[in-house]
Amino acid sequence: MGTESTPLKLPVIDFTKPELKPGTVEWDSVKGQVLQALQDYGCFEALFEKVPTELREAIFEALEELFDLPLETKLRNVSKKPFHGYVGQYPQVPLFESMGFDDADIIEKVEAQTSILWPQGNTDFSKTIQSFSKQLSDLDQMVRRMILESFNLEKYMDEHMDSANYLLRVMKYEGPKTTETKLGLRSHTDKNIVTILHQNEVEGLAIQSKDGEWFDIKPSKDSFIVMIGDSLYAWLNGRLHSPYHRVMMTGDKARYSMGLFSIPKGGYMIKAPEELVDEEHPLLFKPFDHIQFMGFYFTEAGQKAQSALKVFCGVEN
Ligand SMILES: O=C(O)CCC(=O)C(=O)O
Ligand SMILES: [Fe+2]
Repeated sequence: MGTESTPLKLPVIDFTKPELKPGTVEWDSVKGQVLQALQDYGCFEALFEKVPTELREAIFEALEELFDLPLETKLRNVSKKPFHGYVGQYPQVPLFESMGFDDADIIEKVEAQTSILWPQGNTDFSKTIQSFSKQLSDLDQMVRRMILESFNLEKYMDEHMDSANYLLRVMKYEGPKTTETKLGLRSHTDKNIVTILHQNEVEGLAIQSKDGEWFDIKPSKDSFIVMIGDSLYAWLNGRLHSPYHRVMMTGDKARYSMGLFSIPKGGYMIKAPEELVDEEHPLLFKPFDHIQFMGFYFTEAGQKAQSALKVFCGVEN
């Protein structure tokens, strides 16, 4: 795997206008930019002020507090779902640690998980995780609404919006303290619907373009990276791109990042709408349940596959 990559300026899309509501001229203009960026790159940089500066500062403090806990404490946060509880100490990616919060927009759920880490409770921590997730979920919903409108899929809007839960996964990548670049997180596509990433000032995220070139992403301190995952790629019968991405680390400083992941609920069948299947666009994937797909992804065959989605439910065309 090569480590060279070049800077690419992802499209920057402005979601800060107060009049950004469905049906307005502003909405349609942003919608057009969103569609173009997701077709070209599968991701873009979003300016979104609904998460205020104080909350952004608070979340990075919360992350430091969390990852500074003793390892035994962090290990108490186990989850039945792979990659949802504490992940770390992996020999293949020794710099990486992460912790997931299921239903991160719901305070009771966050509090229940927080109390595993801090048995006496930690109200500030829970509130920070929950309000950050809740505010950012508005951006996820705007983007998904714009995508459905762009493909004239309004009749599926309620079903689609109700089909997802939110996971907030927070991450720390230790600085490798060497001159060479070290792998922080290996190349993958996200398996969920939409991912929204935010990070501190330490860079490291790289995205692969459709023609296979790796690009370093240098988001501004206030922006968010919005990215398509495989579930949405499959549901849209391949209309939008879900990009490979990875994290490469250099230097001494730790990189803190977080992702808000909209994830299809278990039992919900992801099936491309008939409007998106025709002679020119034959069905790419058989209907599937996300939990079952994740079950496959974490098997040896799933981890080895170049595209776990294709192996799991791809249609031979
Ligand atoms: O840390 C990042 O910026 C990327 C993390 C990521 O790709 C993931 O959690 O799926
Ligand atoms: Fe990812």
